[in-house]
Amino acid sequence: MQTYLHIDNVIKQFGQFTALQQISFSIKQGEFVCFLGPSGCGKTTLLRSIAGLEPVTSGAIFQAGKEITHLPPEQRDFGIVFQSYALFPNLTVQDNIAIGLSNQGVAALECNQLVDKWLKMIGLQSEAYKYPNQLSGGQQQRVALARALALSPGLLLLDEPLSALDAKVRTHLREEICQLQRKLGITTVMVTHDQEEALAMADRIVVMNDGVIEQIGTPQEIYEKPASRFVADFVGTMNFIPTSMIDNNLMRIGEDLLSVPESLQELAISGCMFDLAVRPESLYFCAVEKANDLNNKDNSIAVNIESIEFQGAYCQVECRLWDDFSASSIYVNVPIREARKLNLSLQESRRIGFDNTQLHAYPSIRKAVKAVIAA
Ligand SMILES: Nc1ncnc2c1ncn2[C@@H]1O[C@H](COP(=O)(O)OP(=O)(O)OP(=O)(O)O)[C@@H](O)[C@H]1O
Repeated sequence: MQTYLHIDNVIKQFGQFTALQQISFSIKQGEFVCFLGPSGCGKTTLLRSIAGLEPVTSGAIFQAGKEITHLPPEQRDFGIVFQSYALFPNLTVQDNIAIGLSNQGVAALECNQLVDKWLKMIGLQSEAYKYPNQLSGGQQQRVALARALALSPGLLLLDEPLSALDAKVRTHLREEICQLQRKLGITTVMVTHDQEEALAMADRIVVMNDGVIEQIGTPQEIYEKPASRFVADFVGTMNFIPTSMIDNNLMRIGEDLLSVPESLQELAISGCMFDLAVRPESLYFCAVEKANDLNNKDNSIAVNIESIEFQGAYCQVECRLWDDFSASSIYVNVPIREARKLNLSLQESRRIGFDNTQLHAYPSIRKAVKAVIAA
């Protein structure tokens, strides 16, 4: 598919502070892309730069093959929705949707037809004569969405549109936005700090940290192949287990020796210390009779169970390395049916094994922390 939006080496400085450092990427026609990152990482600044609401310090932005870097917002082709809805409080729902159209000189009859079409699209026909303060948060955000889309822009910009809504409305509206986006085929960029939202909604996610892009990929790529420790930690839950290489074939976790899985062979330098990163759903409890197997045929590690949290479809079991109580917790997600069979109990010693295909390794940060403390 064709590139619709291209960001080329964009830098944004506020005085001495660099909010965006040489940002480059492209978005394809019809794609739904999320900018995801912690507070202050620069995602809103990037969205505002695309809208022309924030002039960039250097670099260029192209939309539909045309350079728009220095165009004022009113000459750019986008619709925008903010977290705060930003509806006109003194206008009814239908007038809020109509105002952009009449300002653009759309004739009254066509304007009414378009307003009707959008009211239907967002399911608020019976609310047409209400004022914003007579609507729920979710309804107001749907009006804001209709207003942004009524002018048929080429690009839809969504700045944390779901953040102000409660959990249930949020999940519902996120499905509605996705359906609408697919139906219209409109290229969409959404800013969010909510990783679950980004994973559920986006075709591709741009993960940002401190003004730089850490990774761009599909939700599955970001989740399964995090390009950096930051991404691994920020998206989903990840266990980081201190590990050291003994030789080409053996690695040590706590007091347990394990064979080195194929995916970590390139790290097999003796003495090398790293953190083995593994998601809670890629760990499992070994059968109880193997708990004292000194040969460790299961390639597993001994842990102590610290807490068991019921989560509905699964149990989240918090463990600690059996012989290293200073190590951080290791979380294991156990599907509920399996949990019933395992009969786990608190303070019990068990062994946990890994799904070897879902392992990652990142440089250990423990050493650095120790060095800082020592200094
Ligand atoms: N007008 C401004 N003047 C000075 N610094 C600014 C300005 N706008 C943003 N910044 C700084 O730029 C950095 C990025 O801000 P930005 O709002 O883009 O972050 P964000 O990732 O969207 O965070 P949040 O989720 O909290 O909105 C922050 O450190 C912020 O303090």
